[in-house]
Amino acid sequence: MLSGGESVLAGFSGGADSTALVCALMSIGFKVCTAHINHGLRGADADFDMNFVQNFCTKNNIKCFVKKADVKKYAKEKRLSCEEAGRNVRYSYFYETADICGIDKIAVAHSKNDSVETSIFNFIRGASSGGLKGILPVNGRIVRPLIECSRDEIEEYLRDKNIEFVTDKTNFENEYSRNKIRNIIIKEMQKINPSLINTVFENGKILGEENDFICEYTKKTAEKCVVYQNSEVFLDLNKIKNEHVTVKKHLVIFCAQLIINDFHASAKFINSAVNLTRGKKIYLGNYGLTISNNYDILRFKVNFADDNTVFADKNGISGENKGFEYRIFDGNDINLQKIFDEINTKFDVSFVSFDEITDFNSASYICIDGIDEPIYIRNRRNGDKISVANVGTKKLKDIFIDRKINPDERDKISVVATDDKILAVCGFAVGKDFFVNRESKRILMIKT
Ligand SMILES: Nc1ncnc2c1ncn2[C@@H]1O[C@H](COP(=O)(O)OP(=O)(O)OP(=O)(O)O)[C@@H](O)[C@H]1O
Repeated sequence: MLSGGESVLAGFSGGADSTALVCALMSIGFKVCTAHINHGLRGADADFDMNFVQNFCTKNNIKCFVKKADVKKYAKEKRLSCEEAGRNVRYSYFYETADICGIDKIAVAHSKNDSVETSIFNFIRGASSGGLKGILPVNGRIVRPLIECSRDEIEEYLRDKNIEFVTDKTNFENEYSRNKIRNIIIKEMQKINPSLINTVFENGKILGEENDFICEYTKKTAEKCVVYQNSEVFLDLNKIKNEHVTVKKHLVIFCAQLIINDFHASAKFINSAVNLTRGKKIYLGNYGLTISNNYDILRFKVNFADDNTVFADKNGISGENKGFEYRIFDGNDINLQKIFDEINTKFDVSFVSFDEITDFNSASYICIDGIDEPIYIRNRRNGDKISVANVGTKKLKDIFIDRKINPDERDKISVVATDDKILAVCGFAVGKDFFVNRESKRILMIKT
């Protein structure tokens, strides 16, 4: 992880873990610099933490790099959750600082508990062994020296040495899944297995090794049976007839990952792909992925199926209104212009033909064929649900929680709905019955 004499830049938030990290590294003789990001998200609390970090470093004669960032703005621009945006900003700053200063390694203070929380979070979301292995101790220049230490041990160390640190109050709020896992789920699980943290952590290591092995084997096997061509991937099933089904499943994931960043699918979907018979195809809505079997060659394609079916959009959202509702369609052949004039200042809504669509990411496209009742653009309401391809009915609340959208932001998101059905959540999902395809006669385009 770290060799004697290497210089280290520690990500220092001021919290217990990173304070212990900085102290521990110094105590065993490493030359440490620190970097702190003020995400600008927690007002005075964030300024307090920044001051704490700066004072701590001054007192201990540590070089400290600080950056104030507008993470909210960055998240909006990049269409990311604030958590993801914060992470991007943090790591870019760490790399940038380490490069400028010629620092060898970047240390962050993830603990054993963080790793276990990640495994459990991924398990809940249906991850396979790759997602259950937890947080990597070393990932390129990033090292995690405290990964084998539990949170209790870290706190004990700080208490023993009488070291002060700051506490992020938002860690105790249970709105986000991550905190719910930490503050509620793990505590309940520990009632059944008091050494849960160690058990899951050690198990994660074994799963990680198994996963590394199978991934390596899959990569080697892919050399003889996978072809990437014009943004499509082809997997020759005849060449892997004798492989174990686990290898076949990993090959399906491998192929999808060649064309989709951060691809994850349910075990059920991967099974269906492996067992796809000739002439059949399956779709994965949230990625717009089609897998078809043409004479025992699996073909992986994004966005357009053979019949040009599109399954979902992924564009971001904005919108200034809280508590809004606009009727955009009255169920008949209406004078769209009249209605749209009223709302076009807020939303860009129009009918388009399939051929006019060039970029499925820049707007939501909804097929409203067969709908003869009024359609509204409105904000979310309690109990709203949408029927998502391959997933089934999903609460909007759960979609927003999964995507880590703050409750405040959720009210600004546009929902397209009739009186009793959600057709789309702009920027997040199109209901499975409202995907557009070449046959669609009435396609609503909504830019929010
Ligand atoms: N504001 C910050 N400034 C500097 N370093 C930070 C800051 N926040 C977090 N870090 C560093 O990143 C580590 C992980 O932080 P945290 O667990 O909050 O992030 P995460 O989003 O769960 O993890 P990751 O950033 O690896 O995805 C901390 O222990 C610390 O070393």
